[in-house]
Amino acid sequence: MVKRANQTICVSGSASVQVLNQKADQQASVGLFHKGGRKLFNMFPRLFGWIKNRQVVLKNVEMAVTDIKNLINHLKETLEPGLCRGLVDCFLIVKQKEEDSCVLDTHYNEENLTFTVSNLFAAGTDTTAATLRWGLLLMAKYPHIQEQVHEELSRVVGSRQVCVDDRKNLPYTDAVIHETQRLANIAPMSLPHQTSQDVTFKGYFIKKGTIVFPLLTSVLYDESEWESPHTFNPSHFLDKKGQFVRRDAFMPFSAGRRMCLGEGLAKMELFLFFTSLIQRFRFTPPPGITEDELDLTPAVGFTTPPSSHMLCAVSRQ
Ligand code: HEM
Repeated sequence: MVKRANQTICVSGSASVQVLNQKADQQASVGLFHKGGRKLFNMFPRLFGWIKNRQVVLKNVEMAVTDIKNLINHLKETLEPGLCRGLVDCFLIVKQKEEDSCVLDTHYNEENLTFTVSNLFAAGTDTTAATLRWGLLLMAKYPHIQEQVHEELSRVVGSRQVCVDDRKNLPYTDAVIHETQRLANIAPMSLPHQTSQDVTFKGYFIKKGTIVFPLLTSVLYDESEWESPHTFNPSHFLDKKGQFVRRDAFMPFSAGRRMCLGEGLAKMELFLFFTSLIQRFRFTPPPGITEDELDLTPAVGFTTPPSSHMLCAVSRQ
């Protein structure tokens, strides 16, 4: 849907996503995760008043911010400038330097530190966990695919711990993980952006300051890109010889200069967790439920996890 006005716009198609990401350069990513993850409020401010349990949401946000502040305070108290233990230490060291140099107009302040940490938690936990849950559900639903993954893992890795370097020798497994991400489509509307200048895109005039939602669904399920966009088909990422192939329309991390900052970390986590689980367990529906009965309708949310399921993890050892 593209609506011509100084308001919300949803953009379809891979080309659209790319062009908008370039054209609306220096887009201020509208702070979806700012203020501790009040996602829906940021996305549809008028709806927030109708959200049931909104006091609970606000309370949870407040508690999360308090936890993060406590964490930062602890790191501050134990900070040793010569020893950088991670992001918060680096931030605090630069902040101190800027304060010492009397820099006034700085981004290195308490609020930015709190919400940077909060953004990383918000962006980095639910996303990877939801994708992994999709992966296990799909394995339980399609046991023949699960067995092929397990066979490849046994043949290539054996019983030792999988490491990142193994990925290049596991084309089928890699294809299954990519296909899981494609079909799971956990961030269907990506994050909202805002045009920093007037843009004319495919004949549509988009005014400076317009909020733009790149619809990743339109790319991940694009019928001109995928042989069977609505089914779980690892062959989307395999050539005739069974080798892994990258696909330009694989865009679960969005595109452009503000695409997911955690893509590398997320891919590594998904690969290591997924393979380690399949190495050790067989995932099946619970007794009395057939594979066909496992429902792939996603749950409602800003990210789209699978709906709640009970699965059995049967040890392979
Ligand atoms: C399966 C896992 C993940 C998926 C599918 C995913 C997807 C996305 C998407 C679609 C965006 C919006 C990009 C845009 O605005 O155009 C995004 C942004 C972001 N992601 Fe991820 N993400 C994942 C995991 C992670 C992890 C593990 C981290 C870090 C710990 C992370 C950190 C971020 C950050 C910081 C942003 C905002 C980037 C910016 O605005 O410049 N993500 N992610």
